[in-house]
Amino acid sequence: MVSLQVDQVTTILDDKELIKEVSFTLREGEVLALVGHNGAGKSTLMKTIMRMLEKRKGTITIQQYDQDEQFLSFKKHLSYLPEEPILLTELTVMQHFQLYAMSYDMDEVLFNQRLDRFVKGFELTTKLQAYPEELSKGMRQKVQTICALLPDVPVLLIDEPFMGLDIYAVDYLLKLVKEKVEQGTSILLTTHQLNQLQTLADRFLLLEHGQVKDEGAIEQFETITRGRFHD
Ligand SMILES: Nc1ncnc2c1ncn2[C@@H]1O[C@H](COP(=O)(O)OP(=O)(O)OP(=O)(O)O)[C@@H](O)[C@H]1O
Repeated sequence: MVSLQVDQVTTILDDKELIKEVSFTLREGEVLALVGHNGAGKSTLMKTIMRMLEKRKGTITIQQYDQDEQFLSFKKHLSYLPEEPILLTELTVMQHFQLYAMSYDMDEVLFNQRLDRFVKGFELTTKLQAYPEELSKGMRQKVQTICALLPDVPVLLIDEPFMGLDIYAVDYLLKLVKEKVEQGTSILLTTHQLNQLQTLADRFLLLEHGQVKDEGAIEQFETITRGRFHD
């Protein structure tokens, strides 16, 4: 089953076409790596799927929900881990988690169980009553990561998730992401770390100047990159 369908999407900002007629599909339980040089448009594409940036053309659907026609339902089926944590200065760590649980109508028992597990796993047990500014950069990233992973949604967008995390947190995040995939979640992922691509992704989509330059099985991408490094 197709979870996410992006069809002929164009995003224009300040008269610049940052995304140009991009199309791809993401199937249930599939991990698609969005790859490309700095500035290729990876984050912009994710923000367009979130509708944090308005697309100029094209359609985006999650399952049967169209981004233009049924945005609230569309959004409830989508979760996002941004490149930089976006936390609210006046809410404690625990309040961020509660806000996410409410936004996604999470069952209370499930929320408490999952939160307990994630908070221990990411070593944040003593930080639940802290405000974001009392946290280190890595801790803020962990809070944002937990927020994104709390709800069960069919589509998860993950932008550079490993930057700034210690090796224990990276291992733990990999484990959680693999669990999500086994449960059928589809993931669109960007990372510049080739080893993480190899362990996680099934396919790749190569963006260049906002356009799809190439796509295929992840093994093919490894061959392409090896070829480039040897040039
Ligand atoms: N708010 C904005 N206003 C104008 N241009 C922007 C804005 N955000 C991004 N851009 C431009 O869009 C292009 C794509 O940026 P984007 O952040 O999507 O790249 P990326 O592939 O995610 O790069 P990186 O690998 O460095 O994270 C760049 O040329 C960038 O300068």
